[in-house]
Amino acid sequence: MESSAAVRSRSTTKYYGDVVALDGVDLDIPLGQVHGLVGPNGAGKTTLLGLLLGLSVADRGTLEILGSPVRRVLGTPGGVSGFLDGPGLYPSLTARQNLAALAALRGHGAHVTREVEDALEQVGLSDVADDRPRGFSLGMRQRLGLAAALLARPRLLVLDEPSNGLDPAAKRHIHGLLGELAAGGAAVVVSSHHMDDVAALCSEVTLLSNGRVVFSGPVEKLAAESGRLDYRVVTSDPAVARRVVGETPGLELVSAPGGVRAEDDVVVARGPVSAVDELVVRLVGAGVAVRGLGPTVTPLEAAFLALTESGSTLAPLGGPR
Ligand SMILES: Nc1ncnc2c1ncn2[C@@H]1O[C@H](COP(=O)(O)OP(=O)(O)OP(=O)(O)O)[C@@H](O)[C@H]1O
Repeated sequence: MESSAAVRSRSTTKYYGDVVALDGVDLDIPLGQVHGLVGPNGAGKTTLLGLLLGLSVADRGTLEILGSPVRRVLGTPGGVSGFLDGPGLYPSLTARQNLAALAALRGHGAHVTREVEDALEQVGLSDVADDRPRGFSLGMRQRLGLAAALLARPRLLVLDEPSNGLDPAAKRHIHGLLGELAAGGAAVVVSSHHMDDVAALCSEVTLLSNGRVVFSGPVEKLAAESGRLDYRVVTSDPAVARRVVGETPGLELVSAPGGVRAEDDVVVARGPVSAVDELVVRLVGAGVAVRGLGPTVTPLEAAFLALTESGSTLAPLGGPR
């Protein structure tokens, strides 16, 4: 029977010398979804993607990809494609020649021309197919790399920061393409530092911190972990607003908010949304007009900060804490 799991990882552990890059990672990624991998710098995202692509091997644990156990040898497992740190391209060949060379290497048969043209069209590069990638922008190189990965018709597509360098229209196009792949039954695993991209693209997300999984599940469930958010409140009378925030049960006045530019007319209040509702009622009752109100970061970003503690402490470079 064919497995419906794209990735099944149990206690996967990876060391680089003394550094524990992955520390007992348990992870299940089913086919048919775009799965986001997020976490602070050095959390282990690239290391995990490298294991999925067969670019390195785990030191401990078991890893199954597309239903088959990964052996402790290097090499991309069958049915998997993707790239880390930007795609490997031949700078002196045109975009079309790059793809044709790859297709030939992979032993594509008589339909190679059609497949190359389809891949170029899918990523929106047909118009520049005869240009060389050395003149391409970062976003164009990313798209050509994606075309190369698509040529392999992957059942598991692994991409490191695929939205890097893409303008908003290209990003939308590529997100749509990845969504279609997942709808067609493939699994797409993407790493990202951009929570808005994750929210737009992924149905499920895994949050890594210090080489460990601190959350894995639906994106909405992660957003719900945000708890108390900071709200930026713009009013007609900030002095009174500060006092009212202090008097509202469940709310706390944030005097030095992170990520919010200091503005005289802005007050930042921390608490649950029910307390913020009460604040608005009290402000209006006190004759203070509320001109603007909203969280300082999205619920997804807030959950990320809360679960990784990145909001207060930067992980030291070079190794997990
Ligand atoms: N080749 C390597 N040699 C030694 N240490 C490494 C190597 N690759 C990664 N590490 C270490 O392993 C840990 C995890 O790194 P990794 O690159 O997987 O994190 P990441 O989540 O992808 O980070 P970033 O968001 O900055 O790309 C870090 O402490 C890093 O310094």
